[in-house]
Amino acid sequence: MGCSKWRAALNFGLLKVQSRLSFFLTMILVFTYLFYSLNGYSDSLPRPVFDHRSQNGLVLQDAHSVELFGAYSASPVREQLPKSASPSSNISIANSFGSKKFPQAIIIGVKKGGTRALLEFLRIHPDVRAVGAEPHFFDRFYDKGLEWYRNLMPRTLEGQITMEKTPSYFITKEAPRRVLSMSRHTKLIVVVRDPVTRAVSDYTQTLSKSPGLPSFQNLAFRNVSTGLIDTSWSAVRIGLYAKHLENWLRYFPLSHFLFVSGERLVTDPAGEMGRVQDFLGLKRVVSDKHFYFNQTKGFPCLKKPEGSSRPRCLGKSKGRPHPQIPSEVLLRLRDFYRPFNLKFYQMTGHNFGWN
Ligand SMILES: Nc1ncnc2c1ncn2[C@@H]1O[C@H](COP(=O)(O)OS(=O)(=O)O)[C@@H](OP(=O)(O)O)[C@H]1O
Repeated sequence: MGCSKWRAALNFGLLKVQSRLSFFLTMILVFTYLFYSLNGYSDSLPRPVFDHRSQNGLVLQDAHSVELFGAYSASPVREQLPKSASPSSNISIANSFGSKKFPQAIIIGVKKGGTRALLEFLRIHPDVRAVGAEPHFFDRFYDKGLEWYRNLMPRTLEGQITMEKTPSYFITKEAPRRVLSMSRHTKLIVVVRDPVTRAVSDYTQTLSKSPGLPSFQNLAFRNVSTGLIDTSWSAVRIGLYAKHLENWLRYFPLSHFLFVSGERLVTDPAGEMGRVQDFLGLKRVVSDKHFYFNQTKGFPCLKKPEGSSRPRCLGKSKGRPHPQIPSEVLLRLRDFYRPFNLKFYQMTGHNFGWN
């Protein structure tokens, strides 16, 4: 009897201890949950998300790749970072490689001379880093200031050359003075091409954008019957190379210039690239082995352009067929340019053989 009383008392005590224990355990759980929730550590609670990639991690495709790949999209194409790369670490790594410098060499002209081909050929060189798009700093955006310009430049390591190309600099009156005030050591490259074919190329480009454009001869002549040339038409005016060069020579000595033949850049790209690399003080890395002649395009193309392992030609806007221009119009224009060409040959000490 006494024994069963003891057993009942013991059972009752155990029950009490059990219920207290479970009460305490529940309380610990509740407090732990509340503690983490209030401190914002709970993964189960929704949190605001700020995606750094939308600010810093997206890579914009620049205009040069559009020209190079021949595809055009009105809005910039965005490429996502690889999933494995943490956006913030990518930024700091990218920032720690090299520094942004003003270009030591600029391709200043001429429009439709072959400036894009030259820049893309140069970009294969490991010691050349260049802006893809045309910055137009010394003609259109000068009021944005030199720091804005420098910021457009890619980062370079010790020994690498920074470059850009904007063909309209050659015909911009203020450009030489402005370039000089950035650095009097700037090397200047001018790709020149027969001014008559250059004018037709220029016209072809405008025609592709405005199909209703008057005929070439209507624009080229002030008076068709007298054959008076309209020098106010930019397609004609750009070809007066001697006149534009005179303006540049007021600020820079001739030794700062390299004149690249637009014709030879097509027929002998490696030869012309040899001259360019020497002028820039670069090792002759870009050579015959980098080019092949694409029969369909009718132009030399790159076996391995910068950032790609596949052969590439320039885009459709480079090397497009020209409209047929009456031969007497071309002859008249050739006569018009002759004295300017001869003057240009004298000034540069180089006969480009356009006559
Ligand atoms: N390798 C290669 N591939 C394609 N095109 C080549 C090449 N080398 C030189 N060219 C000639 O470059 C001409 C265009 O010149 P630019 O690049 O200076 O034009 S632009 O001023 O930047 O619009 C372009 O003029 P068009 O033929 O009238 O289209 C070409 O003749």
